[in-house]
Amino acid sequence: MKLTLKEIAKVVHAKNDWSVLTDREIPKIEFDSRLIEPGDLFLPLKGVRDGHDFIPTAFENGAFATFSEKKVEQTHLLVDDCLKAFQELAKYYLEKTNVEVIAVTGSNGKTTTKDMIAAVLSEKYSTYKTQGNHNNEIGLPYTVLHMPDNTQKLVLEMGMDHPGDIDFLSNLAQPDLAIITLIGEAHLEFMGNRRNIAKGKMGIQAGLGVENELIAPADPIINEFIYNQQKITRFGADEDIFVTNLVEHRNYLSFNTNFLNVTITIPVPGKYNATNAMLAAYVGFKMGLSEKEIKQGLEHVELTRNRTEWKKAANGADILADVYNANPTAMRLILETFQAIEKNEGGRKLVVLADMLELGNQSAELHAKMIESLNFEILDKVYLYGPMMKSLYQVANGNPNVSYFTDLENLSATIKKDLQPNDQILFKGSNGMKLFNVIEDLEKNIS
Ligand SMILES: N#Cc1c(NC(=O)c2cc(S(=O)(=O)N3CCOCC3)c(Cl)cc2Cl)sc2c1CCN(Cc1ccc(O)cc1)C2
Repeated sequence: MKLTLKEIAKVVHAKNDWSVLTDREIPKIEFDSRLIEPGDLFLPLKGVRDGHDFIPTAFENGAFATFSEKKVEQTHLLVDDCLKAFQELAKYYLEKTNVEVIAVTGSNGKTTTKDMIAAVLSEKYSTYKTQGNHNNEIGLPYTVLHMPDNTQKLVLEMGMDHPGDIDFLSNLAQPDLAIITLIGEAHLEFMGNRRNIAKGKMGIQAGLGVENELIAPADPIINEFIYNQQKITRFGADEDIFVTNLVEHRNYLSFNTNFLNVTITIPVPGKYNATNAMLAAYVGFKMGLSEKEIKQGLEHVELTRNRTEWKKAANGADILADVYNANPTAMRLILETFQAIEKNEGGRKLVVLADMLELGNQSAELHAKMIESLNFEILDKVYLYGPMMKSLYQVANGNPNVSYFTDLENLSATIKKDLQPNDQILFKGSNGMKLFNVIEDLEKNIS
């Protein structure tokens, strides 16, 4: 990141006297104190705990300064709202670096499409993209402020939990090109219905200049929400841009499009991926890449592993596996999301929580604190796994729907026995707890 502490203080209107601050460049900004390295700036956010509690830890890890909403003894930038300051700084940084921004949203496929667009543009430009699930009001500014110096193209994924989320992210990012992949295929969560999802996604017009372009599905559900005079390119059969000659092979696809003269091959199966790849090819085409560069970019795409997505158990039950960010806040957020989704007809809601690793001397307290995020009016069963989750089990006060496991085999066998076809089950915990082994087992065979 090419910003000095004094410049940052000025941009965020720090309330303390920043004229004494140095012109020293800040390597990066982190909100997880465990990621702080010497010279960094710490950003205390209100997660399950108030990030201000971790300012000492950040300085033990080498932080040079910290944002803060209250006076502290350490070198700090005093602001009213740390998150707002962070977002304001990201918006400033985008303007300062003048990087070209491509924004991608959609109910599913947005992560794959983001990965494919980045793969194509990387053939010609220095390109950076959203990492993991950093697609919300914290993750997007984090992505902006973590892009390498001299990045030319920035591919930003925009996630939506609530109405207005996308408008906010679009106003922050001011995209030069925007893509909406699909509308309302996933669970409706906090949005209510497909029309609201369409309206929410169309919020991507908020920061899109009228001289820029929106690429959107032919689905008429979005038509009533077009309010910007920008150019709109619709995709789908016989629309402005579309796939032709799609051939599905066991683990790759080949297809043509109506705007290129080459056959594209992508190293992934699934018809929907042809559409995602076609969108990426079109972005490359609009940004002046040759057909050869587009073809090569898509042939070498690296897809983000294990996206937070819905899977199916062999018996038909719905599995939500969230393998990202095993920290207390992420666990709370995914529990809120999971509990907000309606149960399947005649089905139950089950949750599997495994240890969050590397939480140091606060670990037992932070695991126990998850009790505040469990709504036993909604959840039918809670399975806890790992030595730290014992702290949560102990505060569950013998609730008959809460069980505790110390070994993976026993956990897996119990879930296989309990899980019913109409159930929904959430898995959340650090990768090191190997819950993906249980998930793979459920996907393969339930008996
Ligand atoms: N609450 C809390 C904590 C963290 N929360 C987060 O990193 C965090 C993650 C998320 S997130 O949901 O993971 N995420 C961020 C990126 O975009 C996608 C969504 C969010 Cl939205 C907000 C926060 Cl504040 S990280 C962290 C804690 C509390 C403990 N910390 C380590 C620690 C342990 C012991 C100590 O003595 C000192 C520090 C690490």
